[in-house]
Amino acid sequence: MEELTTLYIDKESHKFSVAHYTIFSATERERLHGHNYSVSAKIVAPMGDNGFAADYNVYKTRLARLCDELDEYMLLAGESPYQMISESDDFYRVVYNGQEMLFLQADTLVLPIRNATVEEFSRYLLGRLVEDSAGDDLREVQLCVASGPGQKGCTTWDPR
Ligand SMILES: Nc1nc2c(c(=O)[nH]1)N=C([C@H](O)[C@H](O)COP(=O)(O)OP(=O)(O)OP(=O)(O)O)CN2
Repeated sequence: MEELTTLYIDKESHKFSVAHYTIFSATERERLHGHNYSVSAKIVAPMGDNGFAADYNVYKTRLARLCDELDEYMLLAGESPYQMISESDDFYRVVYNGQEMLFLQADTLVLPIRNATVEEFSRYLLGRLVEDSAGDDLREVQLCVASGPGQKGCTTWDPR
């Protein structure tokens, strides 16, 4: 029977401060606002004979890089069924429920997500972490994104 172990990475430094709005329906969304989102991960890997599974510094570095990529941007959901995003000069032009919004492209990231929610951020970041870890011998990875204390969304990758 393979011996597995679980590594938890929950560093205060793994955070990204961004602006966003959550879309609740075709006609209802939040106003633009921001959060300091925090990111944590659970990694299940085989235990080696020397009592070592996987170097968590490798995953700390990868998570920090992913947080830095998003930090201090306006995040738009590029795959939302309710808003259309196009480029207009230096701006992204967003049309939602008959409203037009312009965001400087230099300040904005359009992510391959359906909504700017903790659950979609966790799905996106998990996909990036699993991609970055493609050569590693992992059994399960869960990544969580919290928008504040006591509220988070998590996504799990389990190829078993
Ligand atoms: N399933 C989800 N529901 C909501 C999300 C989300 O990402 N997934 N996000 C929001 C909003 O971003 C909203 O701004 C969160 O508001 P709130 O909970 O008030 O955030 P606070 O940090 O202010 O928490 P407090 O409990 O008010 O201190 C809404 N829903």
